[in-house]
Amino acid sequence: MTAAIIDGKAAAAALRQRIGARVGELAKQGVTPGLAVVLVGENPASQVYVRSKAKQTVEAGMRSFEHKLPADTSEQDLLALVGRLNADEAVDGILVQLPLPAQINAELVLEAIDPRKDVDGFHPVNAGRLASGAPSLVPCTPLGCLMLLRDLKGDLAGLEAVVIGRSNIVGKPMAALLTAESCTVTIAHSKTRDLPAVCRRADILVAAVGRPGMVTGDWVKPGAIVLDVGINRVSAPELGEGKTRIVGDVDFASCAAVAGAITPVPGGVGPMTIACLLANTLTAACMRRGLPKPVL
Ligand SMILES: NC(=O)C1=CN([C@@H]2O[C@H](COP(=O)(O)OP(=O)(O)OC[C@H]3O[C@@H](n4cnc5c(N)ncnc54)[C@H](OP(=O)(O)O)[C@@H]3O)[C@@H](O)[C@H]2O)C=CC1
Ligand SMILES: Nc1nc(=O)c2c([nH]1)NC[C@@H]1CN(c3ccc(C(=O)N[C@@H](CCC(=O)O)C(=O)O)cc3)C=[N+]21
Repeated sequence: MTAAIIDGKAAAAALRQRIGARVGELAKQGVTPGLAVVLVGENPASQVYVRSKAKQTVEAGMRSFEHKLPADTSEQDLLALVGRLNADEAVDGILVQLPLPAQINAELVLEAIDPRKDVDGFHPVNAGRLASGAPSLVPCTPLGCLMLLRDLKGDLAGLEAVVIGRSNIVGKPMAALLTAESCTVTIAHSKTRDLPAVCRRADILVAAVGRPGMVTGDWVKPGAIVLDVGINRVSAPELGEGKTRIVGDVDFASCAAVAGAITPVPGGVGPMTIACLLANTLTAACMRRGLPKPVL
């Protein structure tokens, strides 16, 4: 079998189009959603993401507020900024780019964000709501994965899902969403015994590990859907001296020969993450004003 390649870039563009249309309707009611992105330090990869978030926010008709702070910013100063953004009526969504420098306790900062403006869905209130099945702001990467799965498959009830990775930002919320879709969910991690055998049970296999090319074709059940969340920068001497490229956690060639459908890296889950950030900003803007949650 040769897998269908899931075009995350196209799906994200289509989602942004729908968001833009809804933002246009809100504008007639005098509402313009606003997203504040906070970047501490000069991590070059983070700078690229923050720039593309800001650009796409504006293209969707929303307001973008960028806050760039020096790498030696104190925890207290960052908490003060979050406090001001919480109080700012023009700001509907707040994203503090991770990772944060060592002198700052990230947990404390994420908990300081007003849960109604928590467009990353990382606040414990939103994590708790997701776990209990209550309406919440859902982390962007798992939300993007779920949208791709629904596009592909419609009803997911009864399917076997295996999520490799148990982080609070990807693995755990992904498993919670798949559970809510009535999948039978297994969460695998670094202590899992015989990971290849666990993965071979999966109709839906999500890799969120951070290890380039770890999942190989012999781990994949024929016809399965493989979602590759991994973003790993590796050296690429074939592109020239000192060049790098990004690869996923999935060995694309061997897995595509077995899977039914597979996301590439780049162009798979990554673009959906950013589009879902815009979707969450729109959702937050509506919910905060007592307007119905947009159906995107
Ligand atoms: N596409 C996108 O939009 C996004 C991509 N990412 C990417 O996704 C990947 C995962 O991110 P994140 O969840 O933050 O990473 P974390 O490092 O927080 O979590 C990694 C998880 O993988 C598990 N793991 C590590 N090694 C193995 C192994 N050998 N076998 C099985 N499991 C293993 C860890 O297990 P344990 O808990 O036991 O340590 C952990 O649960 C990264 O490549 C990251 O860059 C992240 C966010 C967004
Ligand atoms: N508070 C916070 N929220 C996040 O959501 C968050 C974060 N911090 N820190 C870093 C990770 C990583 N992340 C990505 C988003 C988009 C792509 C993406 O669009 N990737 C493109 C291209 C990437 C490239 O070419 O470099 C692709 O996969 O096609 C990747 C990774 C969000 N994260």
